[in-house]
Amino acid sequence: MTDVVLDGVSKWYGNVVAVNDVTMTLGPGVTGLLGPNGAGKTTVLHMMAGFLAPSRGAVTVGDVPAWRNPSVYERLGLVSEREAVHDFLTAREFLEVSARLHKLPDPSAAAQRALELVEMTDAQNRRIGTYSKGMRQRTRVAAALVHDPQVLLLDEPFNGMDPRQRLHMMDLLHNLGASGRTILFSSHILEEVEQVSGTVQVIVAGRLAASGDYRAIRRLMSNRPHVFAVHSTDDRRLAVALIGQPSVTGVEIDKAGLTVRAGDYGSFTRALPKIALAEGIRVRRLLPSDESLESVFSYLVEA
Ligand SMILES: Nc1ncnc2c1ncn2[C@@H]1O[C@H](COP(=O)(O)OP(=O)(O)OP(=O)(O)O)[C@@H](O)[C@H]1O
Repeated sequence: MTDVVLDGVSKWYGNVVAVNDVTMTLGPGVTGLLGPNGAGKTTVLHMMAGFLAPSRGAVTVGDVPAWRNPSVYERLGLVSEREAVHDFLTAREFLEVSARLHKLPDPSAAAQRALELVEMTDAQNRRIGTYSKGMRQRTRVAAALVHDPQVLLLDEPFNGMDPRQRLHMMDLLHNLGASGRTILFSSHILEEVEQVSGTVQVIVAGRLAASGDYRAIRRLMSNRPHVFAVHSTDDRRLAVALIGQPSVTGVEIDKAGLTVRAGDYGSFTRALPKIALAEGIRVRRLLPSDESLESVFSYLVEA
């Protein structure tokens, strides 16, 4: 079992603070590192992989510092976000080269084992240039697994994949986590994290905004205040009826129509149809107007 631990870690590039006093522990299983673009996810992964030194604090992998520590490279694999793979090689050749770079005693056996793990044995003798995006990505995952590391870090592994390829990759991560490895993948898409991992670390503007069980964080997100645009057959009368509702914290009418602020999503969306029915008003449209990921993240940071 290999834990990855960040203890009071900050990283700055000149004046830019990319990671700000982050403490987290990753254990076996799959964890999602969720955050909007520029939040500091790549910087966190690169510090864990020993590619970057923290400016402050400590990053350890299995109790030893990650930075400049060759023993960490033996225990850890990184699938970076953008990385060229040589199109003229076959997956088999690429894997054997990767195994030799790790100075493994039997590169051929290691390549075979890694290709089996990602289910790429059938296509292993075709050139990588002929592969789909999903197959290329699986080949890169295999290369990161060739030395059988306990820890696997993946930076935005689902980017550019179609739904079927995504499902395949999700399955793969799930199986790797179930085998006792410590898996961390970054994403800026909530649903991706929801489907793959029960544990999530949310990072916003370099800070850890939330951490722990996905469902608890999801609840926190859906319990936050919501703003809705409502169009009905009688907005003015609906506004009067809504203001008396405990789930409603504010109503506003202007030229654009009726805007309602609600304390939480569930109780408002349940109450609205009943009120409209009782008043004889038809609701034509109900649109959440603050659903951007950024607004969800900034709510978490303020919470
Ligand atoms: N080498 C660098 N020099 C200066 N600033 C940097 C450098 N690398 C990253 N940054 C800055 O640090 C912050 C965090 O970047 P990082 O790439 O870690 O975020 P991210 O969450 O991975 O974003 P993305 O998903 O867009 O890659 C950003 O403001 C970025 O501009």
